[in-house]
Amino acid sequence: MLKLNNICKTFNLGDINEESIFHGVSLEVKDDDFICIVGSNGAGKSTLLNIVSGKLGIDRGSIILNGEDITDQVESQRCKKISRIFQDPSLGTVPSMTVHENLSMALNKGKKFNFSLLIDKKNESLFKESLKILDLGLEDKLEVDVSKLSGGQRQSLALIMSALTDPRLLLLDEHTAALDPKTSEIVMAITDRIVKEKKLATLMVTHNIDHAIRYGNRLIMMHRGQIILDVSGEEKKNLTKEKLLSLFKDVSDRSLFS
Ligand SMILES: Nc1ncnc2c1ncn2[C@@H]1O[C@H](COP(=O)(O)OP(=O)(O)OP(=O)(O)O)[C@@H](O)[C@H]1O
Repeated sequence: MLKLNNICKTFNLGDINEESIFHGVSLEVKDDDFICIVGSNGAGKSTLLNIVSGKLGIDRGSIILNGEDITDQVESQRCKKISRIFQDPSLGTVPSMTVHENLSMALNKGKKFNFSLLIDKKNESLFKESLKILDLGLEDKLEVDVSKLSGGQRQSLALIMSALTDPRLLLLDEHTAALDPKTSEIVMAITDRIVKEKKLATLMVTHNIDHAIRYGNRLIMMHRGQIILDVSGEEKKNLTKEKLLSLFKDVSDRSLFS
């Protein structure tokens, strides 16, 4: 479904701050892949998501989504096909707008802005049905401003919003990192349910090793702009925290000398 072919990316080319991050990274994501992405700070995890979402362009290589070459498409052209949720709950929703308005905005993503679309009540039952699966009572808060919701409720709303237009790919960038442990568990369980129900191919960056082990069918580890580990199937199911940490030590030690 998604193919990254030989991606090269250098920041601040020709500048004193020049930093070459990717030198020919390739990755193939299948339709039913839920991939957890782990790795050290500065490994390039968010940059990878920025490249897939179109927030950042690349210097060389190509990006193919369901057979379509999207390499030269900007973020706004990709946003109907690719949804993204960030660490900061306020980035995925508009706090000054109501739950209903946020959902209307998400449903009309990619369409020309028209205020009447935001207040159109015809999708109310669709919104209520979608919110019900969260089991957070948000279906009774359609007219409440999002700024009045908790961080967990906002991230859950962002998840519903991101799946509303049936994207082909979901990008989760440490989307539970700003939540307390209990809420983070709830949001992860909701994430897993939505990913499975909507059959979304998903790339999830996380520093939470427990989540990386428990969720998804595949795990990749990044280090210094390289994918140094890619496990799936039984191998992923059998991963333990200790095994993953020791694999990380092995492969990062090896990459220091390669
Ligand atoms: N827009 C940018 N301009 C310049 N350098 C950047 C930019 N974005 C990322 N970088 C650099 O690229 C490298 C990788 O950053 P990135 O944010 O992708 O790492 P990460 O793996 O997500 O790290 P963390 O786990 O700490 O969030 C870092 O050295 C960072 O400073």
